[in-house]
Amino acid sequence: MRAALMQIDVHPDESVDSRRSRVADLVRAQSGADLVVLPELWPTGAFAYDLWEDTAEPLDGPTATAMSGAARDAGVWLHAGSIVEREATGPGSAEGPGRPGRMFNTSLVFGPDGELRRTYRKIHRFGFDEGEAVVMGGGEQIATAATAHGTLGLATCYDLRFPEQFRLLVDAGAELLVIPAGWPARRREHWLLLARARAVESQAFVLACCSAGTHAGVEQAGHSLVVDPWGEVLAEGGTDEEVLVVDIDPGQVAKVRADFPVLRDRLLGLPVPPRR
Ligand SMILES: NC(=O)CCC(=O)C(=O)O
Repeated sequence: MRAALMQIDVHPDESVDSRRSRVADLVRAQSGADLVVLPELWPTGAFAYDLWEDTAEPLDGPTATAMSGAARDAGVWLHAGSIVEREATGPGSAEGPGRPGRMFNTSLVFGPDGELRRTYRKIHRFGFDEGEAVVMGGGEQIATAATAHGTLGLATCYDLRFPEQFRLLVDAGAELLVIPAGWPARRREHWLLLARARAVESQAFVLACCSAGTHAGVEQAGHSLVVDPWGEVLAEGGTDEEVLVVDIDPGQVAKVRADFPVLRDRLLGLPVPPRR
């Protein structure tokens, strides 16, 4: 299968509307690919907290609509990165009717027919006591997406630091771990190391797609990468906007897991000792 990771430059001088239509055209241009991947929160920027309240959108909002059309026109599976989702509210909602719903950092996966097949609300919110950690709600469920090319395991940016989430994804059948990100350049070495670690420990492909450029004063890491289930880096981007096109064999996952069956040796069900 052919994967195309689109390392979008999220530049503050470009409006959300014009970036949305530019990215839709870029997705359309990937019609030879099987799976296209976009970064985390590319419409606004993963650190542009000030924009989120005004640009939050529902799951049938302008970004989802544009990405659905682009996936259908290109005939590709599209992991459209993530958007600031505004939760729908209604008479039964916790927020109450007429009140704005909570915001989530939500990933969207579309099929080649343009249908929204899976959503994933980021579980681990970044910022400690600021930014996303305060402003966004947290997801409560891991998510996988069955595609014609294998099962995707969905995780977003900061999730990459939490191996226990990836263990759950492996147990749920994930073969291709797809990780959109807005990771800062300052911690690029962590990004590269953790992406390889997740591939090796999961014996799965990692497709990690970061944004480029600088927004909200935070220089982005770029260096999107594809790692195979043996931990080899098949392709790695630079720091500018680019499309990383990689041919991969999803059958390699089963082969590596059979030839070197470490997942079978996990010590499941051991009692947790009391703290001393
Ligand atoms: N957007 C993010 O989740 C940033 C994560 C990050 O900067 C880090 O883990 O380091």
